[in-house]
Amino acid sequence: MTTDDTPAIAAYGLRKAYGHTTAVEEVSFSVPRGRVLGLLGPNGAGKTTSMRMLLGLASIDGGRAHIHGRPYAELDEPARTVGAVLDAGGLHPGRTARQHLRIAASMAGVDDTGVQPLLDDTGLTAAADRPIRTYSLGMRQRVALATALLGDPNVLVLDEPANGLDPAGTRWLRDLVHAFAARGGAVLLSSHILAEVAHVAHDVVVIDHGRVVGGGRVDELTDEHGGDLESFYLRLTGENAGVI
Ligand SMILES: Nc1ncnc2c1ncn2[C@@H]1O[C@H](COP(=O)(O)OP(=O)(O)OP(=O)(O)O)[C@@H](O)[C@H]1O
Repeated sequence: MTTDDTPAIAAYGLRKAYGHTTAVEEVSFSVPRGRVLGLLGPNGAGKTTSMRMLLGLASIDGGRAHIHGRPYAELDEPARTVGAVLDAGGLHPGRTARQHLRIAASMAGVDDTGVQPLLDDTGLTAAADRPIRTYSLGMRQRVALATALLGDPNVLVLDEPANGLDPAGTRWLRDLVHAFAARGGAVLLSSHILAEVAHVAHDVVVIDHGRVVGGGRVDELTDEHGGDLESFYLRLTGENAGVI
């Protein structure tokens, strides 16, 4: 049953192994409506795997992953509930952004009248009828973000959404995420750019070697750690720096 207290996004003791590699072990976090949670951690820490489990894209070996109190697969209207950016490299290179968004709208069962406004909002209108193979990384990232927003979701799961964005794009993304949360949406985003996370997220969870090693409210953590998240983050993960 969903109550007002049910988190929009929740992981309860998530566990995932690939062969002998434990990717995620006992990972728990939650994101209430109206909040932005930053998922931090070194390369290979388990951030993407946790997000993939939330979105039903990776099987779960232990624990539970819920959106509004239910596994993703049990949502009534997943495309209208959750928008995700996982891999901007997964776009078809021969399609234009407009074609990509129209096809994504059709697959999600949503009206494609939203495509042009999204192209405008993401600054892609001038390039909308060029093949995606001619796009820069930041432009592909904008297409991925536009796709995530197509169904007017109330939950966003964004893996490295600022990757490749220029300063104007980063500002635009920050404003978008803030406005989304201010309307009651919940956002889970991963990033390696700690200063950006400090600007955009209300709370953070730090994962290392598949386990949660710390977290808290960004305003409290930055106050406690001399004004930025870096010393907090490095204290938790610094000794283990390097790819797992
Ligand atoms: N499909 C897969 N098959 C085998 N191992 C995998 C697979 N996906 C992830 N892993 C392993 O699981 C661990 C966690 O990877 P994951 O991609 O979740 O990390 P991450 O925190 O997102 O890293 P990054 O910051 O580099 O994107 C790593 O050891 C990785 O090699």
